[in-house]
Amino acid sequence: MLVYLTAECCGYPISIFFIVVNEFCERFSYYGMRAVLVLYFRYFLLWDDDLATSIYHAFVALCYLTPILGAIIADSWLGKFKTIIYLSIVYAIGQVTMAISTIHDITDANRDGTPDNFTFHIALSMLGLILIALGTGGIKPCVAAFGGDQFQEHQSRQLNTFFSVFYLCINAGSLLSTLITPVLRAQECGIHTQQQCYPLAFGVPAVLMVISLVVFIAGSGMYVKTDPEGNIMWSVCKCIGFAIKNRFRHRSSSYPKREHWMDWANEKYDKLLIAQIKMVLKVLFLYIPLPMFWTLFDQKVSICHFSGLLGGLPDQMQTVNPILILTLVPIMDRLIFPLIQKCGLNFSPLKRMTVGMLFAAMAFVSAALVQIEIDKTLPNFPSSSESQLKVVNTYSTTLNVTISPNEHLLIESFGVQLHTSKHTYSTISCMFVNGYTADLNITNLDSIEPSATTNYTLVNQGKRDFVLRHGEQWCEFSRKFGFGASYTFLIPSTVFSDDCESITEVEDMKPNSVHMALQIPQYFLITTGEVMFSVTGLQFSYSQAPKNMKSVLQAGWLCTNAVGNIIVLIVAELGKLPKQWAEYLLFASLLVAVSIIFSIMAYFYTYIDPAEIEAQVRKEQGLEPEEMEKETLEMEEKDEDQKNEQGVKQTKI
Ligand SMILES: NCC(=O)N[C@@H](CCC(N)=O)C(=O)O
Repeated sequence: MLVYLTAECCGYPISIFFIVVNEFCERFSYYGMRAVLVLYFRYFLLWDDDLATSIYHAFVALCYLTPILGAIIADSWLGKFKTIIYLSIVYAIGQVTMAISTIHDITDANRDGTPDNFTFHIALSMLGLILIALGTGGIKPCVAAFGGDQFQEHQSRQLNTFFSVFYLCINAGSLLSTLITPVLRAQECGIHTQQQCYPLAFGVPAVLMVISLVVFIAGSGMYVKTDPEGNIMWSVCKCIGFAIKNRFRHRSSSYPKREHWMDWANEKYDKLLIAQIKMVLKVLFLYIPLPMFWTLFDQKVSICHFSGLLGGLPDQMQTVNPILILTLVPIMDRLIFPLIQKCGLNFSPLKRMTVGMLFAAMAFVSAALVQIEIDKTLPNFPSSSESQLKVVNTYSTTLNVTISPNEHLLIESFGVQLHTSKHTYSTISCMFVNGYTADLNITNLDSIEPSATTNYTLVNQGKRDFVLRHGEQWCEFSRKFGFGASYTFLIPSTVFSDDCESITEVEDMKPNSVHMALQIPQYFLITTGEVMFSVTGLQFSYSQAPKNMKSVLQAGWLCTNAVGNIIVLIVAELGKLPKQWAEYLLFASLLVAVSIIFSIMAYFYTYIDPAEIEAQVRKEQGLEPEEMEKETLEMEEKDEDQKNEQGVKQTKI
């Protein structure tokens, strides 16, 4: 028996340290750039909201599709080590390109603070984003699988812990960068004019990507590197194609059935390759329902939209997820899972993933319940067959208004009757009605003519000061605004003689009265779901893959995320249900249905040890133990030469 003893610390290969630090820096780079990307689209490139979010989601989907490319390169051509290095270089170039594209001074010839040639900035940033997607997606399946490759057979417990630590590093990187890069963007910088500092916000992630690459290369001498066994993906495609063709050729019932449709490739292809393809296809089949989890997960940002009531910004809410991950992963690993095991329950990986999906569904039910509470505080909006009318009385006495022969409204002096204005619930809006006899100027608003109104204007939550001016006359007043509320201010003709005292405030829409604590359960539920689903999925994809297709299966796993994102895009295009809570319940029900289907599929899945199956097939192929030993010895010599070159401590037992 041959065992390699690589340099270890507390039972873990030391090389793992370089891999997790590399992952931390890379995720810092990725999430840091993502945290300011939509802001860059909206406020630098001046794109509208729809275009900015569509391009953003398309970019995220691309980042989770490119893993297929990375896996093919790694498993069929360069091997994981070289693929990570080359694609990290592409990634770093992409980040630098992106950072350069945000320097407004490059095209700001007239020095007015805005770029003069948007085409240049758009083209450069799109090039940067494509390179980033290629890099981040390309290395993603390789890094996780490469980390797994560092462990020996006797380190299976440590291998499982590695995937949890790996996930912790992802989220530590994401947490720090999501906190830091928006702050960097808020700084002012520039050569000719001082503007929001996008170059710094994108530049720091670029530097982190370079550090990530340097750290990975620094560990070079310590890694266990497996070379690809030829163009495996091409062989897999040819083998599957042949099996399908051969099955079709022998479709008549006179031909005896075969146990598996891939067995129709037996005539031409190696039994080992067929066995390996069967293992991969079995897992990929199991992944079919999984994108639904990511569809809900990636929509959690939309749940956050009413997070305004937390008094925080949606951007900052993005940090709740990594914070909870950093707390929940150790709790699950050290407490919950061992406890379940102690109770004699077999909480197998696929069961964990099913429970994870149910947690995510519960998060959406919780979001629906909170939404119902919020809806109760909203005014009744007119249906499609109704309309609403708002009448403002700026006259000095009560007026009687007849709308139709039988309907009368009594409107007090400076009172408002009936109102409709639908607006985003996490914002505050206000409108002014000028009852003064001349034009008025109000802080931050255009001037208003007599008897005219301003449009509803969004203002920030909290106490706000307003100054009203007409020529030399002015008065100042403050109001406290609650989130989700809407106000109309009626300005009487006496406004300057009584120091703004007579301004009447009408609350068109009540402030949000739903307590912020009601949101905590949904964050907790969705992140618990993520820990059970995603960390387990990562481990499962590694453990069930044959040695030469580890990256491919990791890519398959990541693709479930890409498809989930594409579904989000489609759902956004198809439109929404009239009631937000109904939409949340619909998604929750869909995920419950999908988890039931998945649990049935999982029930029929038999966990395998790919190495054992491969050894068995080799044996059946007639590779006698001596021959296998010879083959192993040859491999051993080859590996030993390679490791001696790398200076890795290696012992044969
Ligand atoms: N909390 C988000 C997170 O950890 N995301 C992972 C993606 C996991 C996956 N399978 O898609 C990340 O690597 O960014």
